[in-house]
Amino acid sequence: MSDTVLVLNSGSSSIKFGLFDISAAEPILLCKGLLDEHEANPRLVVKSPAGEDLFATRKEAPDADGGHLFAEVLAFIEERFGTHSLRAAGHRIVHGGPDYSGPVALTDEVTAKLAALTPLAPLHQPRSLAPVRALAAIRPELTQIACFDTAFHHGLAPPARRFAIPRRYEQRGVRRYGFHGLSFEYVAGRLAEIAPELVAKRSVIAHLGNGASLCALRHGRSVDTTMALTPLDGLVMGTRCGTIDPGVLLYLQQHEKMSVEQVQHLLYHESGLLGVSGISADMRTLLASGEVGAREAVDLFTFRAAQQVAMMATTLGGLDCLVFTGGIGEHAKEIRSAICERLGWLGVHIDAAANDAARERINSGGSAVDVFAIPTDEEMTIARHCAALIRERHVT
Ligand SMILES: Nc1ncnc2c1ncn2[C@@H]1O[C@H](COP(=O)(O)OP(=O)(O)O)[C@@H](O)[C@H]1O
Ligand SMILES: CC(=O)OP(=O)(O)O
Ligand SMILES: [Mg+2]
Repeated sequence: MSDTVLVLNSGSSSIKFGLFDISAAEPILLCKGLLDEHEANPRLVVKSPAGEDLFATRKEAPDADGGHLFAEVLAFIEERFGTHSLRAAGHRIVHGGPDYSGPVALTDEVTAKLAALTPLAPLHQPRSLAPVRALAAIRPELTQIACFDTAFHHGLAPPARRFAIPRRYEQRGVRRYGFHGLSFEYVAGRLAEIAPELVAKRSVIAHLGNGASLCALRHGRSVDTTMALTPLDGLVMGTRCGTIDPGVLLYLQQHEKMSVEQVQHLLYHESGLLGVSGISADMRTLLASGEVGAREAVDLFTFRAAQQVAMMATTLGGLDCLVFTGGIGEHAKEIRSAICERLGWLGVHIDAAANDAARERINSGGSAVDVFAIPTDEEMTIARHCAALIRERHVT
């Protein structure tokens, strides 16, 4: 009987999942899907690795305790892959705080510790932990494993990880943690396969999705990143502001008389592409729109992204390689070319035909910097970590 793990990736807009066979050295995807408990009509879609529809269901109303779609996923897995044995569920948990530098089995104590980090990732942490609780309720015997967005950046050192505030706050954990680590880890691994000669060089990976951040890497390790204590810092995002003068927050509270909750909502849910365009948080909608607001929002997005690539290049002492990934980075050729155009002075030049065709390598022959578009796979990173933990420590 083969062993499997069920991987759940709770992002800011939906829950993706994948079932992996972990019997071999490298996990093999058996099926994948989307689980949306948060809409008025919760839905579940399961596809084959090639993308063919296997199963879909839609409910009339959200479930009060939010668990029924998970029960349907487990029932589907049992019916379709009954010959496999489900060893664990692996979860993407956005914030691991100062304590977790790698995956960990989820006990009640660990889950409570992670829930206490909610103020540092209010958009994500509750959504990451909801599936843990839902699965624990319907399958208390199932081992659950947390894999953290922050873990890949655990080795960040000062000055990159330090804020210029009194040192006592740093001792209490107020510092740069960084996120999207499961994506950066996957893409760094792919890059090492595609261009092993670049591993020792100065690389920046741009994860541009609904949330967006940059990671500066050397020898496959994160040495700087644009997100910080929370996933609010850095790039302009779908609904998040990215880097902002902290005085704006004081002004909103003191002069606009906004509460802490109102400021939090403004910065996480109403800002970014949505706030600037007044139209949408979705890059596809903005690129298709002829409105001035849409054009200005896209322009701010690419301007800030290019500025911060240069910032990461400063940490690295130069730039040899730039990789685009995430929903926008993989699919929006206009965004890749606009960012690269602003980085021409750093020696970044792309080949228009390669960029239009979204080939893996998109730099022109004369470019000083190697440029790639590489699809990410956070679920695969989680499956690998779960398989390793199960093998090494016999956690199930
Ligand atoms: N073909 C496309 N062209 C432009 N943008 C795209 C395309 N496909 C997806 N996107 C954008 O990718 C973003 C979502 O990225 P994704 O990485 O899937 O998000 P999440 O952070 O929820 O995982 C959205 O802004 C969406 O508009
Ligand atoms: C950390 C983060 O921003 O994640 P996502 O892109 O899934 O919202
Ligand atoms: Mg994502």
